[in-house]
This record gives sequence, C-alpha cells and structure tokens, in this order.
Amino acid sequence: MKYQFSFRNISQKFTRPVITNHGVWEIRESVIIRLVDMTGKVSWGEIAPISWFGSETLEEALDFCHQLPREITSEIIFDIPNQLPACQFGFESALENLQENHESLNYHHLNFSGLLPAGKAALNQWQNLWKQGYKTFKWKIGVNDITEELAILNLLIDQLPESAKLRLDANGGLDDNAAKLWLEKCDNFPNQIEFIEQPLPVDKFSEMLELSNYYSTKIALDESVATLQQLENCYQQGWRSIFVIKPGIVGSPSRLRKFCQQHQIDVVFSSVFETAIGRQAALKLAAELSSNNRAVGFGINHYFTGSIPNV
Ligand SMILES: O=C(O)CCC(=O)C1=CC=C[C@@H](O)[C@@H]1C(=O)O
Ligand SMILES: [Mg+2]
Repeated sequence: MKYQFSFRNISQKFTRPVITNHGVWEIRESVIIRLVDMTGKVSWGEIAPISWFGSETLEEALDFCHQLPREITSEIIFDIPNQLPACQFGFESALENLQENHESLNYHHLNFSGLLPAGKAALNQWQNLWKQGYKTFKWKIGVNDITEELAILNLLIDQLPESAKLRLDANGGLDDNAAKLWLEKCDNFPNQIEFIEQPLPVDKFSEMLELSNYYSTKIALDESVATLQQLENCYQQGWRSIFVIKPGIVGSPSRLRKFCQQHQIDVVFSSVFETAIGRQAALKLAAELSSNNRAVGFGINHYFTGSIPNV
C-alpha cells in the first residue's frame, strides 16, 4: 500500500514556560505529518521530540522527513530506526489511524493529572484545576532551594483536600542526600504522595533501585525509561516500581503494546506537550495499556494559550 506523504513544522508558545531542573522551556515545536491513502482517506501524525530526554532532535526528525519520497509505504514506516523514536510514534500512529477509525476511541474512563507550576506558584494554581475535576496533581521539584520546596510541600499538603494525590517530579535534579530527604518527608504522607518521579539522574539507576526498596514512597522512572530500549533495559535490570511512559518519544506503538502486554508493569502515561494530534494517539495507547488506574499526565492544556490547537 502506498501513501501520499507531506509534513510541516509547527510551534506553539507556552503561556507559562515549563520550568524544570532541565531549564526553562518556552516554545514547543513539533512536526505534523499527513498520510493520504489510495482511497483519498487522510490521517495525521505528530512527531514531538524531547531531545533532552533522549529522543531525536527536531532537526533530526525534519531531516528524516525531508529525505523521504512523496509516496511512502508501511515498510518504510516500520523500518524507521530506533534512533528516531518520535518519528516511529508519529508515522506509525498516522498509519494506524488510516487502518482504524479512531471515533470508536473512548478514554473517558481515564483520570487526568494536572501539572502544577514549579515553586510557590503551585499554591494558587491547584484550586482551579481542582474545580475542573482534577484529583491528582504533579509538582516539579529540584528547581528551587530544597528548604524552600520542602516548606511549600507542607503548605500544599495542608491545603489540598484529603482525596487529592500529589506527584513530585525532580527531573533527575536531586543528589543522593536530597533524594533521601524528600523520600523521608514523603513517607510521612502515604495517602497524599503518590510517587516521586526521576529523583536522581539517569546514570544513577542502581541508587534509585536501592531507594525504591528502602522507602515506602514509590519512585517512578521517567527520563530513565524515555525510549523503548531504556524501558526494556530498566525492566531487565530489575525495576518493578513505576514506569512513566511518554508515548510521543518512547518509539513504536506496536512494540510498546507488545512490551506492556508481555510484562505487567506499573505504568503512568505522560504527555510530551503535543497537539491534539499526538495527544489522541497517545491517549489511545494509555486507554489500552494503563494499569493500576493511575491518572494520566495529560492535564497540561492550561500550559497553552486557549486549548491546544486542532491543527
Ligand atoms: O507528566 C505529566 O504530568 C505532564 C507532562 C510533564 O510533566 C513533562 C512533559 C515533558 C517533559 C517534562 O517537562 C515533564 C516531565 O518530566 O514529565
Ligand atoms: Mg517527568
């Protein structure tokens, strides 16, 4: 089967920059691809790299698209190399959309987690997310001084309703001592703190494995399992706590499905700040593969002016 292929680079400005230990992220660029089959059916895909997580860069994705012929086949799509995981996701989900009608898609049973801004801004942001129905919130740590952040955590815990859940994401920005301080602190709030995400850098796997066996607060790997190779690797090395999966950069959806069906892993699906095109494809996977009823990290619409554009 041959498909007419075209693509374009788009960018969206965050209304509120995403501030993490990686730095300040102001503009989200991605590549929207379009496939048209022989019957004239059109489908869309999105390539939304996060190179500092270990996916390809936007430039590498654009170079890949530029060197493709105007007419491509499913063989070309399934041959996309593992060094281009965001391209694998974008092309394969566009192909899937041609083969299935995604109207049947329903992810209304999913719970969503709302992303809070880093620092004390979180204290006046959670209320309107709560009013929108969010019961789970994620807050970035490892951005400001630890004493200040621990104090803000106390205020957040005091303010949040009993039934609310809080996730802390350090983006690998803590050192061993700080990670232990945070875990000790969180062990005092077993009902409110759901997990700490990527407390240590990617190269500290064995330290995180040890911490996950010592503290009761769960640890979720994110940057450590950004691509399918890393996901399989951490599983092989014994990780059985939480895996954050960002479908937009993990790689081939069919290979991800196979891995999640082979291994009953505790998984949290997470956004890569994609548009509605990538979001629909990612939430389809989350609806199929989510486990333990964990909220999906796609409560990010308030990070873009208005709603995310339907390109
Ligand atoms: O996972 C979520 O709840 C929302 C998405 C999110 O937090 C992130 C998306 C992309 C890069 C990072 O800034 C951040 C993360 O580390 O999980
Ligand atoms: Mg994260």
